[in-house]
Amino acid sequence: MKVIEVSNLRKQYRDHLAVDDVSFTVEEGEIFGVLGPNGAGKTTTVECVAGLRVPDSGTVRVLGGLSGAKLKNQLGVQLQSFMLPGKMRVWEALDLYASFYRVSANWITLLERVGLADKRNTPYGKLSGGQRQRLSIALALIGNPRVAILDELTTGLDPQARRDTWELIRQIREDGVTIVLVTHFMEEAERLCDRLALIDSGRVVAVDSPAGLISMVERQQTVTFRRSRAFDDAVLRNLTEVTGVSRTGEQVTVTGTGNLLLAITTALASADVVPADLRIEQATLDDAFLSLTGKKISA
Ligand SMILES: Nc1ncnc2c1ncn2[C@@H]1O[C@H](COP(=O)(O)OP(=O)(O)OP(=O)(O)O)[C@@H](O)[C@H]1O
Repeated sequence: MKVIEVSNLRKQYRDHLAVDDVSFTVEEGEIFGVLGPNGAGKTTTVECVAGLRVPDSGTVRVLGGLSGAKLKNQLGVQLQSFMLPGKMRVWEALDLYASFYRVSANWITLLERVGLADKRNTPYGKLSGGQRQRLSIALALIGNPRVAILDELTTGLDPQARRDTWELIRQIREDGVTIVLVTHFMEEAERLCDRLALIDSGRVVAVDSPAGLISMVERQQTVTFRRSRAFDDAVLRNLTEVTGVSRTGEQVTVTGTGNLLLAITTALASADVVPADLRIEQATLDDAFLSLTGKKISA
C-alpha cells in the first residue's frame, strides 16, 4: 500500500525554484530516503508532504488523502530546525507534545525506547547532541504515528551516536512505522533505506533501492593487491574480465567487469602469485549520484 504519493510537486521562493516537478511514492513499512546535497530541496519537499508548506503546484496524498487534524494524528515530524527552550526538562517536553494529541503514546515507555529514561528530569540545554536527537525522535513518535518524517537526524553526531540512531530508526520501522528519512549522508542512506529518491537542484534524478542505484554504475570494478613476486601482466591482461592493469611499485590495480575478483585470484594462483592486501572497490551512492548529475553529493 502506498502511504505517500507525491506528484509533480513545485515550490518557488521568490525567484528561486526550490522544488521542480518532484514525484515519488512511499510504500507502507519502508524506510524511504530523500538524499541529495545541501540546498537540493529535500526539506522543502518533506515540509510540503507534512502539510507545513503549501506547494505552488502538484499534489501530495498521505495515507489515502488525509488532511488537517487527521493527518497530524498519523504523521510524526522531526524537523532539522528542531529546538526547545534550554530550561525545559525532558519530561516536560514529552508532556507538552503529548497534550497536542487526543491519544498519545506512553511517554515513559517511549523514553526507555530512545534510551533517555534516566534523563527525564534533565533540562534540554544539558543534553548532548545525540540525546537531543533521540528526544526529537521521541517527540515525533508521541502521537503514535503511522508515518514519521525525520529530517537530517544525524547531522552533527559522532559516529557512535549516529549508529545508535540508525539502530533506533530500524526498531521503529520494526514496529510498523513507515519512515521518510531526509539526509545528505550517503552511508546513512545506503545502510538504512529500502529505497531512495536522489534529489538534485529541486528535481528527482532517480528512485530505486541503494543496490539498484549503485548497480547503474557498477559495470566497471577495481581490484587492488600487492604482488608477492614479479609476474607478467599478460597473466591478467589476457583475461576476458580485465580491461586494464597498472602498477605502482608492488601495488597492482586491475579494472574490469563481471566476476573480476574470481578471475584474478584464479589466474594468480595458476601463476603461483600470492596477492596480499587484496581489495575490491565497490561503487557507492556517491558514484551513482556523480554519474547521474555530474557532481558529488559530498562536498
Ligand atoms: N523560506 C525560504 N525562503 C527562501 N529560500 C528558501 C527558503 N527555504 C529554503 N530556501 C532555499 O531553497 C533551496 C532548497 O532548500 P531546502 O532547505 O529545501 O534544501 P535541502 O535539500 O533540505 O538543503 P539542506 O540539506 O541544506 O537543508 C535552497 O537554495 C534554500 O536556500
